[in-house]
Amino acid sequence: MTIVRYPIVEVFESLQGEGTHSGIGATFVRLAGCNLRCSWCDTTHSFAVDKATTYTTGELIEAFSFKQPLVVITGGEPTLHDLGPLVRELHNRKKYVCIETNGTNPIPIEWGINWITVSPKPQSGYTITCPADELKYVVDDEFKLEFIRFDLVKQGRVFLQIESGRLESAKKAYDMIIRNPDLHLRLGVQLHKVVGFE
Ligand SMILES: C[S@@+](CC[C@H](N)C(=O)[O-])C[C@H]1O[C@@H](n2cnc3c(N)ncnc32)[C@H](O)[C@@H]1O
Ligand SMILES: Nc1nc2[nH]cc(C(=O)O)c2c(=O)[nH]1
Ligand code: SF4
Ligand SMILES: [Mg+2]
Repeated sequence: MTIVRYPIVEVFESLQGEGTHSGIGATFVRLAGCNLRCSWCDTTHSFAVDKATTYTTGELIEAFSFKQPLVVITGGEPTLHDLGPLVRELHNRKKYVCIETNGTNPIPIEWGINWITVSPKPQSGYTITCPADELKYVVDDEFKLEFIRFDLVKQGRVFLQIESGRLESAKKAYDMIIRNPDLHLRLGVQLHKVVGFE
């Protein structure tokens, strides 16, 4: 059996700044590489796989302490990598494992991820090919309510996330929520950008 090596951009501790678990202490694992190029992506530094240092699961666990209750696997697009071995080891350490994905790849049930955040993208026609616990749409100028897949998640688990630093996006999201009370939409604010942490 081949041992999986993960191209790592960064591993850091912070508070989960987005979605349902906002405010909880987390270790973030940011993997390199992405299959999309969103015009407003705030993480373009994560695209280059060749520049990233690769770690096996064992090396990752040894190099970083994973003290926080949550682990958020993100990127880049983390579903481009076989996450099974990493998630298994994090479960051995009693971690609650979350993933941030653009939804364009399947997520094998065997990986056993505890919480799947899908943020569908205009570049992929808002395709969703994996299960989702919450949906997080970035409200850009093109975003419309018709794009939202309410059928995939429980009521109250759709976030309209403000495109960072854009007041027009905040206003548009606010209006959509207030004008559509039956949809149980939630505003998504990137806590870390407001407060100024990683
Ligand atoms: C950088 S992405 C990495 C994970 C995955 N590739 C994805 O897009 O979901 C993490 C989260 O940041 C969001 N995001 C990226 N750029 C943003 C921006 N300028 N404003 C608000 N959210 C943004 C994405 O939609 C996603 O929910
Ligand atoms: N604090 C903090 N919370 C986050 N939640 C999702 C993030 C991401 O980039 O995927 C992120 C991030 O970059 N920082
Ligand atoms: S899918 Fe995620 S990481 Fe990739 S470009 Fe879009 S926001 Fe950035
Ligand atoms: Mg981020």
